[in-house]
Amino acid sequence: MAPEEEIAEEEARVEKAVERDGIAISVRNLKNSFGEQVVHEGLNLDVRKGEILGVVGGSGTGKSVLMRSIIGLQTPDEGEVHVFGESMIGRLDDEALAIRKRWGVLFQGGALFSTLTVAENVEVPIREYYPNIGPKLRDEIAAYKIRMTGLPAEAGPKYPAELSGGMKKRAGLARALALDPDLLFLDEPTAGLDPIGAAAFDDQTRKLQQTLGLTVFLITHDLDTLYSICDRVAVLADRKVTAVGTIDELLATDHPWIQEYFNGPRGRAATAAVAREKDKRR
Ligand SMILES: Nc1ncnc2c1ncn2[C@@H]1O[C@H](COP(=O)(O)OP(=O)(O)OP(=O)(O)O)[C@@H](O)[C@H]1O
Repeated sequence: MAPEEEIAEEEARVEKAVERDGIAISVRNLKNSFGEQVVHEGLNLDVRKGEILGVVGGSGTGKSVLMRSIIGLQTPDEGEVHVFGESMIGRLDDEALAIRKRWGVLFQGGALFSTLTVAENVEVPIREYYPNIGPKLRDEIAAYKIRMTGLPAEAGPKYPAELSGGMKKRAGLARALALDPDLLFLDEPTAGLDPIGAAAFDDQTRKLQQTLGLTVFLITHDLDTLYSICDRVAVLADRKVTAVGTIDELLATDHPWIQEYFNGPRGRAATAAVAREKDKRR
């Protein structure tokens, strides 16, 4: 079989698997290294359509590098990444464009352009991907996205320096939602927020995920976020995804890091808090 035919056959096979299994992101045999440092090796992960997948792991285990590999900001040494059945590796920019429009990203710290207002920040992807949309409609879309994230309309003309940490995150979220994505990447969205602000942000994420039918890839160190809104959790350790499942499923494994993380004092406090919330709702 000619190499192009083999590639076409592999693509068709993955597409069928995506349809059959409802997989939004499939990562196979991923390897990433920086010089001598091997960050990932033989890493596999499936993210199901419509789930919030929490991604956890010790500092430096490569959570952000994994996200960057999926969204094409990091070219892996080896491996395959498919998003909605489309291979993302080695794709030319304009080939990957159609898929790129289907996701939004909230980078660590919000990554807003400091010289642009909140509304202008939200308009950046619209200008980039839909240059034919005129200024009036662009403004309307930006205003709608800003409100969707729970920010007041008055936040639109403000500059990032004039916003609180929580407002900056919401502004970044509004920008991530600008193109009506199917897939949302959130890199430590609640880092640096006070517990009330973090819980409010989690609620907003869940609400948006449910109303918009989003698939969410969520990197976090926040146990409360994992317990309260994640459907499943993937654990990065030893250069791989060592375990993936619900928190109960993870607790049934005997991996020392997982046990220490979820069964340590903070993990137990988060479990107790979730149980209290459930009781309140009954
Ligand atoms: N561009 C780069 N050049 C060299 N090394 C890098 C680069 N990007 C990441 N690394 C290294 O890869 C490793 C994984 O980084 P990454 O940011 O993915 O970790 P992380 O799990 O997200 O950590 P944290 O929880 O602290 O944010 C780190 O040791 C980091 O120094």
